[in-house]
Amino acid sequence: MPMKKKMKEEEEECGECLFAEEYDGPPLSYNIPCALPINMEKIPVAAVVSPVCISDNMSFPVIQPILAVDSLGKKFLVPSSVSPTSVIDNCGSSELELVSDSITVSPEEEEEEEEEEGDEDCGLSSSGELLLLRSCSSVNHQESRTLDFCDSSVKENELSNPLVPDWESNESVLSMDYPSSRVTGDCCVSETNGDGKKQQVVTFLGIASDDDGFEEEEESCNQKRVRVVPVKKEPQTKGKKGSCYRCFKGSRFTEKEVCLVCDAKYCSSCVLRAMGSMPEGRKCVTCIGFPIDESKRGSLGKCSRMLKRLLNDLEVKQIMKTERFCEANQLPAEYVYVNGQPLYPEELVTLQTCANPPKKLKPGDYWYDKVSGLWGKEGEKPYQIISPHLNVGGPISPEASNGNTQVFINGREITKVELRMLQLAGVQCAGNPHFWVNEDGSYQEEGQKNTKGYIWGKAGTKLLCAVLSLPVPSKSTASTSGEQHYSANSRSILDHLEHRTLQKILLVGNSGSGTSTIFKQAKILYKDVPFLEDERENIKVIIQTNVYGYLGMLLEGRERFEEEALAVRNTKQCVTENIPADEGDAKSYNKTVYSIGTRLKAFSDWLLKTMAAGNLAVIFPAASREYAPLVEELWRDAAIQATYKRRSELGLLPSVASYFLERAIDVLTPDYEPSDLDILYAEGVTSSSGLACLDFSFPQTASEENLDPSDQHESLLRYQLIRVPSRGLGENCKWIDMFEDVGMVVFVVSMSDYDQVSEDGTNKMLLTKKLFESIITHPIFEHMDFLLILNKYDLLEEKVERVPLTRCEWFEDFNPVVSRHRGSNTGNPTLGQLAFHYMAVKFKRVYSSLTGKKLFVSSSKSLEPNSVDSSLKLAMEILKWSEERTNICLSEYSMYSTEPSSFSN
Ligand SMILES: Nc1nc2c(ncn2[C@@H]2O[C@H](COP(=O)(O)OP(=O)(O)OP(=O)(O)O)[C@@H](O)[C@H]2O)c(=O)[nH]1
Ligand SMILES: [Ca+2]
Repeated sequence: MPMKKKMKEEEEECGECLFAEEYDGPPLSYNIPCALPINMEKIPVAAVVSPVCISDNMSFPVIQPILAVDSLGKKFLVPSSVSPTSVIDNCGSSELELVSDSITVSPEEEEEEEEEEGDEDCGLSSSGELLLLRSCSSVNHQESRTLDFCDSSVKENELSNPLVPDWESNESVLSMDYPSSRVTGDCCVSETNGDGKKQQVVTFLGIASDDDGFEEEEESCNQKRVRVVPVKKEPQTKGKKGSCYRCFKGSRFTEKEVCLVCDAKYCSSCVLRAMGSMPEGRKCVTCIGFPIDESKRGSLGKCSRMLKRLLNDLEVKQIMKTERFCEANQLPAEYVYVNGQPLYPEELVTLQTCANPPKKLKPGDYWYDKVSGLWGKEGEKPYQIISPHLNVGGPISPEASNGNTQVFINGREITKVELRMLQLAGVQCAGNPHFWVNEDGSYQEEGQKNTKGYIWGKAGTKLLCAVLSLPVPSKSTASTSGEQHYSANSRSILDHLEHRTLQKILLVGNSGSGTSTIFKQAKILYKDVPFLEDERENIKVIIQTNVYGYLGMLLEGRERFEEEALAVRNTKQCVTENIPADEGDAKSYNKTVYSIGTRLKAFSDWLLKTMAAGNLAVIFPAASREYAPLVEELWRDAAIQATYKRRSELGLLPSVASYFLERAIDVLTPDYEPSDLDILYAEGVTSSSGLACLDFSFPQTASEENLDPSDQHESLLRYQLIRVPSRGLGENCKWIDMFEDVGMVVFVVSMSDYDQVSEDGTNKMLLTKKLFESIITHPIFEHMDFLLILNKYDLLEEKVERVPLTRCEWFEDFNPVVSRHRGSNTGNPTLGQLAFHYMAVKFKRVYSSLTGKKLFVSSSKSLEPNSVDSSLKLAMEILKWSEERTNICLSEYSMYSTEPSSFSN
C-alpha cells in the first residue's frame, strides 16, 4: 500500500514525532493526500522556564508580612540588584536572570498576551507565578516577645525619627491613610512610620509556622523574607513533544485544549475524557481543586473554538462561568502585594469592587498612592489612577516607583516621565519639592496650606499624559472619593439576582435512568428551536458513530453465531466422515447462514478492530462518506439480517439500536438530518460526562392567558434544568457544592432496572438506592425538596408480567393481592401500577427515615413528551408551593389544598 509506506517514511524522518496512525483498513479506491515532512529543527521554540521545587500541594500556609527594624527593612524593601517586579527563585541566585521583565515566553503565549491585554497590561512577570512572602520563623513561640519588641520599636522611632513630626504636622489627609495598626483575622499587625517607611511586626495567634516549601535567607534575627514560587502542578502524563498528553498522538500543530493548572494539552478527541465535566473549567480531572497557573488568568472564561465545537452553547456557557467564578480559580489575595504587603482577602475584594479597580489585576507587587489613587507596578511609573483612599496594603514607600528625581508626590519619589509631565504642565519643580496631590488633581507643596493648582486642570495635560503613557483620572474618580462603590458587576450582586429570577432544578440519576431523555424532552417541549444548527450537526455525527457501533455489535454477534454454527456442524461431520485436510475444501465446507464474503469480512474485521481500540469516534465522522456503500451492502447481507433476527441474544446492543439500525442506510448517508425524535432516541447526545443546562419557562396555556395579569408572571418564571451526569455524583461528590443554590432536586430512577445487574454483579436498583441515599443526605440538599421520577413505566409494565419484582432483594416483600379481574378495563390496578406504587412507597420510606421529610413521586415514560411535561410541571408546582410555604409559614398540609394560585390577587 503506497500510503502505508509514506507514513513509515515520515515517521523515520522526524524521529520520535508521530504524525498519523498507520492505516490498515480496507483498500481505498482513490488517492489520499499526503503531508510533507516538517523539519522540526527549523521551528523556533522558546526556552522552557525551568520548574521550581515545591510539592504540588499548593495550599501552603500564608504567612503575613513582617518588617524588621529599619536597617533591615531598607534591605528588604529595595533589593538593589533585582528589579522589584522580578521574581527571585527560592532555590538560589542562578535563577535571577530568568525572572526579569523580559521573561521568555513561547510564541503562542506572547501572541495571546498581546491580543488580550494590549497596552493595558499591568501584569508583572509574564509567567505571573511568583510572589513574595515575608515571614517570621518560629513566630508561634515568640508571641509575647515579638509584641514587646513591636511596642518598643514604635516608641523608638517616634522619638528618634525627625521625619515623623513632619508627616504628622502636614495638613494633607495623608496621616489618615497610614493606620497605625491593623488587626485582621488570626494575626495582628502593628506598623509605625519611620523614615517614611512602615514597620510591622506580625504576631500569629495559633497558627503553627510550617517551613515546608520555604527557604530561609540568612538573617541574624528571626525574621526572613522569602520569595515563594507556587510551582505549576506537573501534568500526570507527558507525551512526545507537541503530542496530545492523553493519546500521545498529533503534532504541535494539532489543535489542543490546555489544562489551566498543569498545562497538559489534549486533542479534540481526548479533551472531554481528560477534563470530564469541567466543574472548575478547563482542568484535567486530576487538577480539579488546584489553583490555576496564574499566567493563564487572562484566558479564564474565554472559550476556545475547540470546546465550542465539542459542546453545545449552554454547556460552554456554564463551563466558562464556573471557570471564572468558582472558588478555586479566584486570584489568591496573598499573591497580590500592595506597598510591600500581601493583601488579605477582604482587601482584594475592596480593590476589585471599587469604582475604579485596577485593570487586569495579576499576582505581583504594586504600589498604591492612597491619597491620589495613583497605582503602578512596584519600581515603575504610575500605570493607572484607581479609586483613592482604599484601605488596602501598607503605606507607600518613597522608592515605590524607583524614581530618582528628588521630587516627591505624596511621599513617593517620582519618575523622570512624571517630572517631565509636571514641568510641562507648569508645575514649579525647582528645589526638590515634596508635593501633596489629591485625587482631584489639586496639589500643594509640603508644609503649605494653600492649593497651588490642579495638575489635570490644564487642557494639554491629559494629552501630555497620553503621550508619556501616564494615567489620568477617569471621570468618576472625583465623585467617589472616600467611599467604596461596588461596581455593578460585583459578583455577589449578580449571584443574588440570578438566584431570584431563575429557579434551578437539578436532574440527577444513575446512568441509564433516563435523565438525558428527560432533558432532551424538555428542550423539545419548551424551546422554539430545541437544537441549533451546529448542535444538530454534532448530534448527527454522534448518531452516525452510534450506528457504526451498533453495526459492530451485530458483526461481533455474527462471528459468534458463525462459530457456534460451525462447531455444531463439525461435531456432526466428525461422526459421519473424516474432514479433508485440504484447505480449499475446508473453506467451502465452512459456510453457514452467518458467513459473509471476503470484502465484507475485511470491513468487518477492521470495524471490530477499530471499535476495540476505541477509535470509532475519531474515524467515523470523517470517513462515513467512504463507507456508506459498504454499510448498505452489509446491512442487506443475509448473514447480518439473520444475526439481527437474534438481536435479543446480543447483550450489549441497547434497545434503541433497532430504531436506528432499521434505518441505518438513511442515517449513514452524508446528508442525513436527524429529526427531533432521532435526537430523543440517540444515546450520548447530552454528553454523559458534562453538565447540561437548559433555561426555559413553561409556555402559557390558553386558559392561563385569560387569567388576570398578576398571575401571568408566574408562567413567565424562568427555570433552569441542570442535568448532572451520574459520574459527577459518585463517592466523592466533589462538585455537588456547585449546586447549593438550586431550588429542588429531581431524582430519576429506571423502574425496569430491578432485575438488572451492573458489571460487578450488584443489582442496579440497589445501586440506585445507594446513590439516592447519599444524595438526599448530602448537607447541601438539606433544605431542598426532592421529586422522585420513577421512569420507564412502559418497560416496567411489560417486564413485571414476565420477571417477578422480587428479583431485587429490596423488593422481596412485594406481594400484591392478585385480583382475578386485574387490568385497566376493570378499574382494578394492573400489576405494573401495583409495582410502581410499591416502589414509590419504598423510596418514600427511605427518604422520610433519613430526612424526616415528605418525598414527592411521579411516574414517567420519558420517551413520551406529555409524560415529561407533567412531571416537570409537578416540579414547578412543588417549587411554587415551597416558596409560598416559606413566605407564609403555614402548616405544610393545609397549605397545598387551600392555596390555589388563582385565589391570590
Ligand atoms: N422504553 C423507555 N426507554 C427509555 C425511557 N426513558 C429513557 N429510555 C431509554 O433509556 C436509555 C437511557 O436513557 P438516558 O436518558 O440516556 O439515560 P441517562 O440517565 O442519561 O443515562 P447516562 O447517559 O448513561 O448517564 C436510552 O436509550 C433511552 O432512550 C422510558 O421511559 N421508556
Ligand atoms: Ca444517555
